[in-house]
Amino acid sequence: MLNVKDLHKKYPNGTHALKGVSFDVTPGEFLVVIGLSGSGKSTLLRCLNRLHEPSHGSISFEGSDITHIKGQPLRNLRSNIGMIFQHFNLIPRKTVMTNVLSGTLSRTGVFKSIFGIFSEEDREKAKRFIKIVGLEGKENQRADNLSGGQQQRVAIARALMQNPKVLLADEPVASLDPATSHSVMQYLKKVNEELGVTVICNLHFLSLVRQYASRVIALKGGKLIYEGQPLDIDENWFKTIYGEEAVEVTID
Ligand SMILES: Nc1ncnc2c1ncn2[C@@H]1O[C@H](COP(=O)(O)OP(=O)(O)OP(=O)(O)O)[C@@H](O)[C@H]1O
Repeated sequence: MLNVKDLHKKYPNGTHALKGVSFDVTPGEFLVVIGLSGSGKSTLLRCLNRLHEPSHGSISFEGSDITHIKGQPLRNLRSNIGMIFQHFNLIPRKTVMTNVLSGTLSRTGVFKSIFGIFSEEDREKAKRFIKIVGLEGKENQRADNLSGGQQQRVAIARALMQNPKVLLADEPVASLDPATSHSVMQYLKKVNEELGVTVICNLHFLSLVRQYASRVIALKGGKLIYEGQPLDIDENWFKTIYGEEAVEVTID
């Protein structure tokens, strides 16, 4: 579904954030990307939906080269590959419903969305996704009145409005407490299993990785150093990925 070959990303300031990363993603996977802070995880995700343009190498999505696409092909790609972020990026003073409906923006157009002109079909669809993320009954609550975990679930529902085939989750639980982190991960897993959306997610805690990932890749200094099953990350691999001094912290 996604084929990444010899991917490099050099930022204008000279930072070489990705140094020849290659891997494939198959439909239906729950792929987790791990690695120390600064290893290139966010850069990698942002190259996949072309928020960043790679400096070298190639990315193909469903057989088409997307490495340098622009204009309409890029807009099509962005609706196929949705994204959620660590800080949710909701419109705080708007309701859950309006936030979720704003996920249709690229199809609806800015004018219609400013005036709240959404079709009945979009509203039904938004209700369905709000229900899938467990927020039924909260449609008319303001986003900034919700807990962090609930806000991230609104962000998931908003991303689903574009019917994405892939959902990128850039450290989706990094701002949340342990119990809430599990809840958000469970909803991501539900979206993966019940809707068949392929998930690619950056995570810091290995205990979450073991519980939710179907496959893991690890980055170190911009290079891919591990690709395999979460349960195969033993003590030795842990130290290789995170360094000799690292101690595993579990999240219950
Ligand atoms: N916009 C940018 N301009 C210049 N350098 C950047 C930019 N974004 C990231 N970097 C640098 O690229 C490297 C990789 O950063 P990236 O954010 O991809 O890592 P990460 O593994 O996601 O880290 P974290 O877990 O802290 O989010 C780091 O050295 C970072 O400082």
